[in-house]
Amino acid sequence: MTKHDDFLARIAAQSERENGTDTGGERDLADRAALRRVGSLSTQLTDITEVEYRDLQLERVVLVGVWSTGTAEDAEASMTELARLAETAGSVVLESLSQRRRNPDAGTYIGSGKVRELGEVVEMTGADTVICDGELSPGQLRNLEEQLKVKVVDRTALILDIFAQHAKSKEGKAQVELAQLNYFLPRLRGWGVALSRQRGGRVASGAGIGSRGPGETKLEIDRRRIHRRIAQLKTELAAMRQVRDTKRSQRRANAVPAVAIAGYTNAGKSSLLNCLTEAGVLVEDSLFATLDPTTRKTTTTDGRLYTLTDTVGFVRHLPHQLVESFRSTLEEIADADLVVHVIDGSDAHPEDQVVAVREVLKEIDAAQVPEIMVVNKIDAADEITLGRLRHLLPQAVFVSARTGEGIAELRGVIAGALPDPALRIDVLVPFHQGALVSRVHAEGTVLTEEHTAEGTLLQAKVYPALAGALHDYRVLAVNE
Ligand SMILES: Nc1nc2c(ncn2[C@@H]2O[C@H](COP(=O)(O)OP(=O)(O)OP(=O)(O)O)[C@@H](O)[C@H]2O)c(=O)[nH]1
Ligand SMILES: [Mg+2]
Repeated sequence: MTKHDDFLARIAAQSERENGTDTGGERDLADRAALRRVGSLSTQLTDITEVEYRDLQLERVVLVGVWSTGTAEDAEASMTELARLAETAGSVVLESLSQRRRNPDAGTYIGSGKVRELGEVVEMTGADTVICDGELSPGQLRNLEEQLKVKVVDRTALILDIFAQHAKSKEGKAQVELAQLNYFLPRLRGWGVALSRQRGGRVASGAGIGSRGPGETKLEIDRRRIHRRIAQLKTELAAMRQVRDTKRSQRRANAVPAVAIAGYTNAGKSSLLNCLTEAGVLVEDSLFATLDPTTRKTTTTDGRLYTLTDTVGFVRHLPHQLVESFRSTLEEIADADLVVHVIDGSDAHPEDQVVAVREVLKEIDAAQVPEIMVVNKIDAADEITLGRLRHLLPQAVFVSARTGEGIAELRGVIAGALPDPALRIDVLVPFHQGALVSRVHAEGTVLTEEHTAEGTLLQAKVYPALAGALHDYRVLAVNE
């Protein structure tokens, strides 16, 4: 069973199980799969029967891009990243082509002459898939496929596929599925064509939207099924979001400052979290290794508690469907007191990554959160790039999560940038309230401690919640 079939089967099974309505489910799927495989009939039948869930079993791929702005080097960097993404998704890149054009062709993305050339490359290399560097319209994808006779996917579908492969938690999986469905919905093959053809006759004869029944095409059934699944996923995500919100507001109530680690994918965000907190989070030389945020408590060198959250990485043109569905996860960043923006110093163009990350931060309303720039991987970076970055980002901290260089300095910079809501208290805690003394030690900073006949005399800095609990035991400080 291909991933495509599997994906459809999952949706069908789910909607039937949960809604108790059979829309032709299994039989439908089998029919569709059968039709898909009758190669000689496919041109005739595709536009009304084939659902365009992309089967992204990408094996042997040819990449193609349109280079419309920027330098040749930028264009090359973009194609290199596309290759990296393709490999992360599990494919072998056979060839990479790009065309210089003012704008992508409205019909075929690259120019029609280039399509022929690309066709030759596909044939020569024996590729089974072409990946385009952009988000293509359903029409562009279909035209290219018809002319090239191989599967054509765009960058957005590729990134969605990587996310689908990497999603682990229930929330992550639901978020990715929602993004995929929103991407696929307008790309149900032949959607426009099939409907207008079918509706044409009926509208002309006085019927219209809402009056279709028995003549309904499979495509519409698929579409309804997807809509239902989207609604269901949204409900599930809303419930999970509540849990996340509650956790976050608990942290807020305890006035523990929150720091979010954000940055380009593979910049070393998880490595930094591990380095700063011994979190043991998965670190991988792979794009989008982290999808689920991990939060760990840690303390500054002067003993103040704060949380550090590792988040999903960003990429140039992060598909908006993903930004939308990952919104609750990304709110961890927008809601933080401080963003640690990690930059991969060993990348050829870290500046471009910074621009891409800032764009996403803006999109998720996190642009106003105070930010510390951290250039990571200085052990592997070349001096020229580092020099450029030092000049460009004079405030940045330069570190290596691998060697530990600069980490102590980073801790200091984080500590300095954290809000300090702690209150100075002077209390005399009776012995029977020993638990409160323990809490001051655990949650606050003890300045002086003295055991007297009446209890423990403490001078300390604590967060407001604990200060409230100690309210009854306040004493006037000698020097006040
Ligand atoms: N040389 C070097 N490699 C590093 C350093 N920090 C991280 N890496 C490597 O960079 C790769 C990515 O690290 P991660 O910590 O997984 O990066 P990430 O930003 O969490 O990546 P995603 O979760 O995929 O977005 C891994 O192979 C790490 O070993 C560093 O300071 N120096
Ligand atoms: Mg990570």
